[in-house]
Amino acid sequence: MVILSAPSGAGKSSLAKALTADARFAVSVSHTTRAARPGEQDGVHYHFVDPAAFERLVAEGAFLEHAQVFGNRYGTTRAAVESLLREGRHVILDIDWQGARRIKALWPEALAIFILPPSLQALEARLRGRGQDDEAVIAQRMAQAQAEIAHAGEFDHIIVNDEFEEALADLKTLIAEGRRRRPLHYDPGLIAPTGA
Ligand SMILES: Nc1ncnc2c1ncn2[C@@H]1O[C@H](COP(=O)(O)OP(=O)(O)OP(=O)(O)O)[C@@H](O)[C@H]1O
Ligand SMILES: Nc1nc2c(ncn2[C@@H]2O[C@H](COP(=O)(O)O)[C@@H](O)[C@H]2O)c(=O)[nH]1
Repeated sequence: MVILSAPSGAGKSSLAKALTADARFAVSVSHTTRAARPGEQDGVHYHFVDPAAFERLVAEGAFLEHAQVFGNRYGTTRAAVESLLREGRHVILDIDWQGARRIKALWPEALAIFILPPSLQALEARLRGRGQDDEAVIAQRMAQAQAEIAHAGEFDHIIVNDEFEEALADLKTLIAEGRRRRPLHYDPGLIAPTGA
């Protein structure tokens, strides 16, 4: 279990995707109430649901963790993680610091890594360069960035994603070292039921 968190635009999704070039790794597909961006596919990038459906899943205890981020709700279902574990894959969670804190409480063995941008200017340039969010969304995410970065110290490791290939190499090294210390194999039965 590898948790990747970062302020929006720092590059965690790009790093997570690059890791999945190794078929042993897979990114858990979260549920969200956010609208799909152009090119995003339901069931691939997220399970896109309306607020009522999300609330039903909360009530059913379907989520290992869920949080409100940038005015939308996001959550990791037990089913999403279990299906990957059953396939024998190493699970990557691309989640915010609130979710990371919850998953670490459930699985202290999970490797939690915080991705930092080289600067706030670079972060803003990346959000704009991605070309998928309007000005209001970019302003909201930049306004939250420093508050999110304040949680970086809660993570096992911090990687600065300046040169992408270097950051990816650092990430692979940390995962390999983590695996030597603690194999990334978990019994799905260990997943504790939780509604929060
Ligand atoms: N090292 C890098 N140098 C320059 N651009 C980068 C680097 N890493 C990622 N990017 C670019 O920055 C943009 C944001 O990356 P990405 O979508 O992976 O961020 P994110 O942290 O997952 O954001 P979000 O939390 O909003 O999903 C993308 O256009 C990506 O191609
Ligand atoms: N706590 C959780 N946070 C999640 C989950 N899925 C994504 N996220 C985080 O939300 C923000 C915004 O994502 P975006 O796709 O709208 O840019 C980002 O920090 C993600 O890591 C989740 O299941 N739980």
